Amino acid sequence: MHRCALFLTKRVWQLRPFEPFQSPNFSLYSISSFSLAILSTSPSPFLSSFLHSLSPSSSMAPGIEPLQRSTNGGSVKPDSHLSDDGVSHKSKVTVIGSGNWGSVAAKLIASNAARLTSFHDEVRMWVYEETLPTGEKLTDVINLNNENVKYLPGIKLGKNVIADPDLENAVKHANMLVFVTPHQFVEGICKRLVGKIRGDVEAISLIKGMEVKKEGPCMISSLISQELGINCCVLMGANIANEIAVEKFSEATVGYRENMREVAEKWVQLFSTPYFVLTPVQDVEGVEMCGTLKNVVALAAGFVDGLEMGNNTKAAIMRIGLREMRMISKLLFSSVKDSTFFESCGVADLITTCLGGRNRKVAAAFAMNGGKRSFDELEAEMLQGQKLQGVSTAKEMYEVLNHRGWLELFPLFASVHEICIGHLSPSAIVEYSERKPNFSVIDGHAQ
Ligand SMILES: NC(=O)c1ccc[n+]([C@@H]2O[C@H](COP(=O)([O-])OP(=O)(O)OC[C@H]3O[C@@H](n4cnc5c(N)ncnc54)[C@H](O)[C@@H]3O)[C@@H](O)[C@H]2O)c1
Ligand SMILES: O=P(O)(O)OC[C@H](O)CO
Repeated sequence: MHRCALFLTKRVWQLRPFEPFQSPNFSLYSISSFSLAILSTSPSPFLSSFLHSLSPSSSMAPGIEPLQRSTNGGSVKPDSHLSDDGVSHKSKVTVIGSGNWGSVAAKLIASNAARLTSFHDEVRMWVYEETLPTGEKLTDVINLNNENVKYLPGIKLGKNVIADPDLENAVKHANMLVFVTPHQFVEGICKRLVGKIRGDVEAISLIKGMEVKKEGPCMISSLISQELGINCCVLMGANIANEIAVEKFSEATVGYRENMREVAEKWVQLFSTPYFVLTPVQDVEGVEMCGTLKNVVALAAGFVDGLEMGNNTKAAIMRIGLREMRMISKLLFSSVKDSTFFESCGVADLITTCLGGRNRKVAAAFAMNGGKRSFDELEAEMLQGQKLQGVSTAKEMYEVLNHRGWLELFPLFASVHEICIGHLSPSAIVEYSERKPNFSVIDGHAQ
């Protein structure tokens, strides 16, 4: 019998009774009471600067404040953020990460930090230091040319972006931390930050990925919250970094927890530009699951492209993938809202990633090579230091689904991992007839 058919038959026989809510960790990541505590104990500077910034000129986009002209003709921000004792209450931002998206995030933030009175002009960007082929340090080159020549060549970041290879130094004055590294490095970074950050820090994660602990899946925003004891919003969306870098119109979604709307608005203000429009939604897990899981579907779309299966097949894979994304998200986190899947972080990110993302591109090359060249090899060759998130996320999700006895219910997610590790051929991505899940999920309940 064909190897794949053998596999499928085995799968059917392994079907187990469905026990969706038996895991003890459903409430593990619910930190709304913790968030409330942060809000009520946050020192007043953060909130006062935020309230101040809520009164922009009505003719301008929200949060965009007018620049004043200096005597030498340059533009300066009015300095109205001194308290009675003359201490500045401006928010200070550090970006932790300097890859392709990290550099674009720094550019967006720098343009607003330079204009808005509620933020310090200077934006620190922590750089995982490396030596370029020229023998120069990446950090030195960024600070000299105002350009990340390795991860975002040709784009000026803004003169107020300061690259810093010293993580502790980069964060020590910041009260707004933007996490934007590949997900596999976050835990190590958080451990290095324990005890090194200010007491009034707010965080946001732009990272699309997850960790799997023995207790179950741990989203990156939860990891950051748990390791550092801070509130963490998320920002996800249809955001291919190179397109935003050249200021093509895009949207994104900011996910926040209950009672954290004001904090979310502050993040929206920090990132918003006329070409980058953000919508806040109260659904951290929904937003983050969308951003994380779509990378697995993008691999499936890449296999379809690599095998030249055509547009209808690709659309089918995207539809099935979106359906599995929604089911998985709602089963793991019962608070996830259906409406979140219609925001930029949901269907829009799925579309853009399946059309033009790095996961799609490398998966297409993997399929074209018949699965004979590994993802690690192709990633190194095709992305020159940039990292895929989909292959590790597929593995992590497989572990979660297997642990709960749910593999049969999510054939596309299960197949993607098995193709990535060479247990199935890339063409198995469309072998669905025997693998159709026999249940539907309505409002988080399996039927
Ligand atoms: N690039 C995009 O278009 C895009 C868009 C939206 C979201 N994202 C997400 O943003 C996150 C970051 O992606 P990116 O595109 O900025 O990164 P990237 O893949 O372009 O770059 C990899 C980064 O990892 C760093 N790095 C390598 N080894 C490291 C280590 N041991 N410790 C710490 N850092 C190390 C490199 O210096 C580099 O900055 C990912 O989760 C990704 O899914 C990316
Ligand atoms: O290039 P990818 O596949 O990592 O995807 C990039 C972004 O997540 C698209 O929103």
